[in-house]
Amino acid sequence: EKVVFCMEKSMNSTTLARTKSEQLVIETQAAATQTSKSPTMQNEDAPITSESMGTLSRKSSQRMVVGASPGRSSGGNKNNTHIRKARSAQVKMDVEELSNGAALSRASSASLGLSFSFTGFTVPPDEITDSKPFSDDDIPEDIEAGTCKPKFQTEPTLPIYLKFSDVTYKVITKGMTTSEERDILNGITGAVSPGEVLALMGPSGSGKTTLLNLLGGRLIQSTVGGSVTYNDQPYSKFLKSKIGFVTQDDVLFPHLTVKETLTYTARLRLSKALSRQQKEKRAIDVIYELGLERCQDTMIGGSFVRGVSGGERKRVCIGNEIIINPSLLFLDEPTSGLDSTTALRTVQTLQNIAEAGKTVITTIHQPSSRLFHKFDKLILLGKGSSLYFGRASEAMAYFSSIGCSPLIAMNPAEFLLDLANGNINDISVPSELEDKVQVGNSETETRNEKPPPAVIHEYLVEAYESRVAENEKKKLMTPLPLDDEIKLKVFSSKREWGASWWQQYCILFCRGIKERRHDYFSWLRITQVLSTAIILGLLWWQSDSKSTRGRQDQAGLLFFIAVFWGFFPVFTAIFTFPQERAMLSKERAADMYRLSAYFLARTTSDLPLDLILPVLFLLVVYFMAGLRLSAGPFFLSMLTVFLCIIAAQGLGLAIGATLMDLKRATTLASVTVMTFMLAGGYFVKKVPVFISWIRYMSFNYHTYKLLLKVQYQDITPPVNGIKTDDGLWEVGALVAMIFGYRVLAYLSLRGMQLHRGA
Ligand SMILES: Nc1ncnc2c1ncn2[C@@H]1O[C@H](COP(=O)(O)OP(=O)(O)OP(=O)(O)O)[C@@H](O)[C@H]1O
Repeated sequence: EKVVFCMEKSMNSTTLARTKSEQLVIETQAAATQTSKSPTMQNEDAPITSESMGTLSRKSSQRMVVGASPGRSSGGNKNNTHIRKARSAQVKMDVEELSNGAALSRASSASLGLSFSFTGFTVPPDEITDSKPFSDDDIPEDIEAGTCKPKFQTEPTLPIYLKFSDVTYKVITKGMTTSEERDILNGITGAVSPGEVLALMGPSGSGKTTLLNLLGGRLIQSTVGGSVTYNDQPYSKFLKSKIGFVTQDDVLFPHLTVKETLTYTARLRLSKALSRQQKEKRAIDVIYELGLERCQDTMIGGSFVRGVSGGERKRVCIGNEIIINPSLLFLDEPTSGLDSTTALRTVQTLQNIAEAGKTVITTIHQPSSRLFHKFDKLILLGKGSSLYFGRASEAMAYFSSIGCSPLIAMNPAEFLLDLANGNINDISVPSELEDKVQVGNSETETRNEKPPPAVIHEYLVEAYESRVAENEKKKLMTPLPLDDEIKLKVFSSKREWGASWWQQYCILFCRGIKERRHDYFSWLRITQVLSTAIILGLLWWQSDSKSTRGRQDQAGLLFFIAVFWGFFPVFTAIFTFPQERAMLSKERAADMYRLSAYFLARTTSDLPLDLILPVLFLLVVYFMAGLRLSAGPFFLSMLTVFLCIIAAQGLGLAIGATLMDLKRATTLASVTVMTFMLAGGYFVKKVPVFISWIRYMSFNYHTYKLLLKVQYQDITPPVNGIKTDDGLWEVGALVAMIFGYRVLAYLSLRGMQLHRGA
């Protein structure tokens, strides 16, 4: 009844809506002509500034988008809102024609290769305190009309039409003894154009995230069936820099502030053509666009640090992606965990982004009815199969046409999810389904039950296949309103880095230092090292180095130093890569930087702390224990400890990067460190030949030998039975370990599978 009422209401408004639509057609065509003509105008008439081109483009883009989805509130007053909501079939036909024109216009402006300045909204610094901050509980009334804030305005990007047909995805799940193939997606078809927001809906586990990952090029292509094209071209690495992907989990550095997070992203991801100041300005623009100005200097926070709220964190994740002005934006549940008003505000932002000519695809769990009406297109998934694809506004009418309608007033999203789950409480089903139940029930002799969810699912899949799928597949054949040149631009293997290798290294190094700055002044760690040093100093207080027995005692201290500084760095370094795995996967999938720049920055940004602590340690131990009191031996001992630390770190990095699992990594590291310690030359001197090679792999052994040499180089007989020569061999072995372990770690990271399901 509700659907019928809506349709009637819609038909009553048709005349008005059509008039408006016709006006929009004219406006859009004018805008398209104007935009495509602009270069000629620029050459022949008057010089056109980038600002004026930006304005022209924005105007045309806004007009076009209004045309592309009349239900959208892209401006105007509240009185117009109900008119925009009235969606008659006729209006929609006009709109489809319009969207092609809009895309053509956008495409042509992009293809001109014109440079537009970023004209995002920035509040001047002196207005910051007065500006109305975005607050979850302080939402202006005009949100729905979309007039409360300026639109997110960015320069035009390459328009990307995404089409996918009969997409399938299988995984092989391995049990204890057997492995079985499981279909995750079964033949999904759809398309989304620039200027549109496509929502993927379905119950939990229906395959939304998998489909989103697949469309975003984040699953290994060989495991994917069917076809996915971007401007009629297959996926290419070039697209990585044109795609923004907001993952379901918020992957952010907890100790960076909101502003730092977005600024580093801008500096890494934005084009080399922009200056550092322009990139930083873009970060500020995004902060204002997303209403994050109030918390821009607050730390993101995590499990152990209190930071911004969940909604703000989600918006930072979105900001991290929209900052690059992507042509294609994917979002995995951007509204989960948000209250309905904040969710509405977030979706409004997505609309604004789409209105700027981007293609937006988002999964959504249970949208409110206001939110549902803001999507242009909808795919409803059930157990990996398509139950609906088409205009979101037509979904209710479609299900009613196949005999499924709500019996009471219901949020459309709730109705659709109930159907996809096979739950038909308060939903009427067609008589053929009821017949199936009666046949089934007569066999089991139970009556008056509803059809089981599997039967409903089967019915919905069949209905979709017979009524919608073929039609949609035919529509995919329609040629795109794009030049061949633009189409082919997408298919390029050339990557576009936002910064040079050296810039990437510097940015990542600074980011690493900032993220771990709290570690540098961790009093706990400093206390741990200093208290160990003091205990050692007291135990070996002014030890005797003149007698053989005294030297043997000192050798025990030197061996402990070699073990202590071999043990500590291994166990701190194994955390490095497994802890950052999610971030690394996310950032590498977006081609934010070269792995080598990250690797070097990550491994060197920890060095300052790792080298300050041993200095403190040695200063205490060396003088308390009364080791050789002159500058040479002191600094050589320090250098030896440094070499040991960096070699041990290398081992920790290699183990962590190879296993990428903290439990397994700590187990392997403890066995290795223990073996190296036992083979270190202190506990056992006469080792069987077949195992004696193991000591040469032990950094403890080489460090111990070097420390002995520094203290007793001219003393015979050798202390503790360890002969020392000029020490070059030991230094060479430690240097080889420093590089060897790191190369191993780097290669392991290179081979790391980045994505889930990959
Ligand atoms: N690599 C994989 N190995 C095994 N199972 C997988 C894999 N990828 C996806 N699945 C399974 O496929 C199904 C769909 O998963 P997906 O994450 O896409 O669902 P979803 O609709 O996004 O769910 P939610 O709304 O809960 O996030 C799930 O049952 C999931 O366990």
